[in-house]
Amino acid sequence: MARLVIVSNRVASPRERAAKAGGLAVALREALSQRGGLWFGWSGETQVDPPPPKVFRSGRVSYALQDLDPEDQRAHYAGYANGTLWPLCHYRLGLLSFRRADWEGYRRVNAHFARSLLPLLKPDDIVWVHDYHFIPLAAELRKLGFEGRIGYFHHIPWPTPEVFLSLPSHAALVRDISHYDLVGLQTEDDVRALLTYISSEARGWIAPGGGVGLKDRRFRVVAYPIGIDAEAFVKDARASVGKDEEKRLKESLAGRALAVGVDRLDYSKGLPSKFAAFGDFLARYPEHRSKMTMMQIAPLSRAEVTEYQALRRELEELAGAINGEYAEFDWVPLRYLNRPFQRATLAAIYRNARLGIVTPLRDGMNLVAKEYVAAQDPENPGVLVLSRFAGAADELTGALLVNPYDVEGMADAFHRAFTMPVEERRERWRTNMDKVETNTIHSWCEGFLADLSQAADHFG
Ligand SMILES: O=P(O)(O)OC[C@H]1O[C@H](O[C@H]2O[C@H](CO)[C@@H](O)[C@H](O)[C@H]2O)[C@H](O)[C@@H](O)[C@@H]1O
Ligand SMILES: O=c1ccn([C@@H]2O[C@H](COP(=O)(O)OP(=O)(O)O)[C@@H](O)[C@H]2O)c(=O)[nH]1
Repeated sequence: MARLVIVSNRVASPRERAAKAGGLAVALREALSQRGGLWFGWSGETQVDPPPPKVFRSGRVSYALQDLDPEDQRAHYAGYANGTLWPLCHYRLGLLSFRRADWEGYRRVNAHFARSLLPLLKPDDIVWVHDYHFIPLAAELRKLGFEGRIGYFHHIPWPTPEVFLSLPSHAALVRDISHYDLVGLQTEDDVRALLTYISSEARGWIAPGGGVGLKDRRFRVVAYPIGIDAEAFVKDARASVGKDEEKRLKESLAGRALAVGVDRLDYSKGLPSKFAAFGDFLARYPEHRSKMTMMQIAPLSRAEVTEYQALRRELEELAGAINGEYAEFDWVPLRYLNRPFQRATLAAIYRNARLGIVTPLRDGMNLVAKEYVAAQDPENPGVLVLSRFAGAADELTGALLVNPYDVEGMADAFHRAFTMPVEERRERWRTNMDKVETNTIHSWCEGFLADLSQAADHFG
């Protein structure tokens, strides 16, 4: 079997102890630990004139971690990746900033990564590049002469052509995409959006099964909805029963029901509307006051980007206002935590939560939604309230689907979830769990890699 080489900005290296608050790193760790291979990415460090990557091995996986020049790293990560592409792909044109210097820094980092990766590659390696930080990587590797198979998975939404055309560098980016053999997206809507752009704007042609011809390049664009390691999550959740952490949680709730949200502190996650909906729920359904507690875990993210700093201040104010208005001397309605937790702790919290609230304004997939489902007690499962704009909504049709722009509608859904009879909860949970158990991180990985292995044969 050909060796698998994974490239991603974030690498969950065994040297890092902290909980990883990001679906991509969590998912890739699961994928690579099964099959082994090389994981190449940013070390998290910056220095002027960075040396070649540090390479080390742990179990079946080798790691190669590249330091970056500080100004390049800023332009790449905070600048073009998270200041331009992230808002664009999440349909937030009002937050998009485009600077040529960032675009150039983004390309420099991609060229640098390609130069550092090339000496580590063997001709028959399968290279799998992840996410919007590295769209030009295949083009850079091809320039250096690498002819092997290269796949790309885009973890965030792909916007419709109307939105994508706002990006000044749209044409160059899609030319870059064409240097991959296989392009994976999260949902069929994402695939439709990219293919429509290619046929209508880039004058490419589309064949059945997602085959694409663009100038002299041939590749495929296919949806591979990412999943979780369902079995491991079920095990963690079961194992948490009766343990110290669970006891502490239950004691602190003093018999009250729990609603939980777990999201990076990111404007795509719809946290202000979620808080507003919770406030509206307490205002219009006073019978629930003092009987339930909401816990929002929101680890800090991308704090160097201005919009994230502003969001943090806004949420502190909103949380303070809700607690100021509704708290009793023995009850605080909203517990708001800005630090990350390990998976085992999250599993215990999910299992004890009568309600899981996942209401992003846009999300590529949202693994938290799937983890919440996997952690439930089948006899007495909680209810998932899920944004229709999360990729996960395509599969998790047993959730109460909501429009995150409709604050009152979300509050009504919280009420419905809290008062839902156990039979309906079980039925909805079963529908969701079937999907979570069938489409796992392992089947996602196998599906993508099987198609990538055959990619060269696709056009005969
Ligand atoms: O690396 P950060 O800047 O700290 O951000 C964390 C990750 O956020 C995004 O995750 C996405 O991937 C998930 C798994 O496919 C998906 O469920 C979620 O909807 C996406 O938002 C980002 O795409 C990653 O690159 C980041 O590492
Ligand atoms: O304190 C935390 C918060 C989140 N996560 C994990 O981070 C991932 C978040 O992925 P998701 O797809 O929901 O969103 P993303 O952050 O990637 O946009 C999930 O696996 C969570 O379990 C974690 O390990 N600790």
